[in-house]
Amino acid sequence: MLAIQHLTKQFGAKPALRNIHLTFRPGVTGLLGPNGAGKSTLMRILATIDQPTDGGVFYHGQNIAKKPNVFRQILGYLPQDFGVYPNLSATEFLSYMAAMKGLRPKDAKRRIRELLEILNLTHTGKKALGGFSGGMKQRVGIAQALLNNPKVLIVDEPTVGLDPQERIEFRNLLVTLASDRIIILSTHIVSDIESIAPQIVVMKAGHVLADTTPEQLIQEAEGKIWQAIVSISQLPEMQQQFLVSNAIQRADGIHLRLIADRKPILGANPIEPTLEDAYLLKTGEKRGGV
Ligand SMILES: Nc1ncnc2c1ncn2[C@@H]1O[C@H](COP(=O)(O)OP(=O)(O)OP(=O)(O)O)[C@@H](O)[C@H]1O
Repeated sequence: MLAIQHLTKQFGAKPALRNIHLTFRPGVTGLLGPNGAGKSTLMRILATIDQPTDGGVFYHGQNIAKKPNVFRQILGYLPQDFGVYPNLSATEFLSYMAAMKGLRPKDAKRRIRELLEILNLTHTGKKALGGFSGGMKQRVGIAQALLNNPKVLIVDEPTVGLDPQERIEFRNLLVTLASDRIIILSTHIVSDIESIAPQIVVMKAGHVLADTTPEQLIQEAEGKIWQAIVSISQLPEMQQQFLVSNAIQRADGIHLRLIADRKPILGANPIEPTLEDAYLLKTGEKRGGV
């Protein structure tokens, strides 16, 4: 079990994380929040790259900052800005990373072969990484994070730059990896985690706004999501007054999904909330537009 207690991080006078408490168990946890919420800061502390100002992270009761090298043995980390050496092949790059992580050459060779297979990279093992697509590079990134078969896997905004098909493949991959390890995935895209994360943590401005299940988050939004059809001239006013979860141009006008405690306008009908609606309600973030 991995537990975060009283975690605070200040950059100068500016708080990036404010007294965070969280517990993670095996399976995927989705860390959702708008830009600047503190997700990457939290992940960097979990990955022992950064130190908290106050509080700490405890793995089976041990403060990971006290013996970071011990925790790193069971940790895999894919940072947001993961870069590869363009002239190396996947096998060369992974061998290099394995050496950095202290794997014995014989074990590294076996593990790299396994990972190239699992990540569907065997046929590209000898090609230079510079020619890889975003999705293939991301799979190499995951492979390096899995070299030591980690018990805790931290992936920071892993789907940035992936096309829709690659996103789906990446999600499926995480599901297969999650059976016996803690996976913490940060994103600001709800669909990245909707179908794979039984635990969802919503953050904003350094605070945890929710630590819950997708079902519970959706339930909290019931009765607050409305559908309405408006003209294009009414749209700016709607966006100013209400949170607009979605706006689609159709022949009969703009079809809006609105978030409001009460019926927002005449003719609006209540509809079932989605996780995206529930997330927007929690964070108060405005989205929409045609
Ligand atoms: N090294 C740093 N020095 C100063 N301020 C920082 C530093 N790193 C992060 N911050 C600030 O801390 C806050 C949280 O940033 P963080 O990158 O953790 O958010 P995030 O949720 O990951 O957002 P994004 O999705 O944009 O990466 C922001 O206000 C950011 O400007």
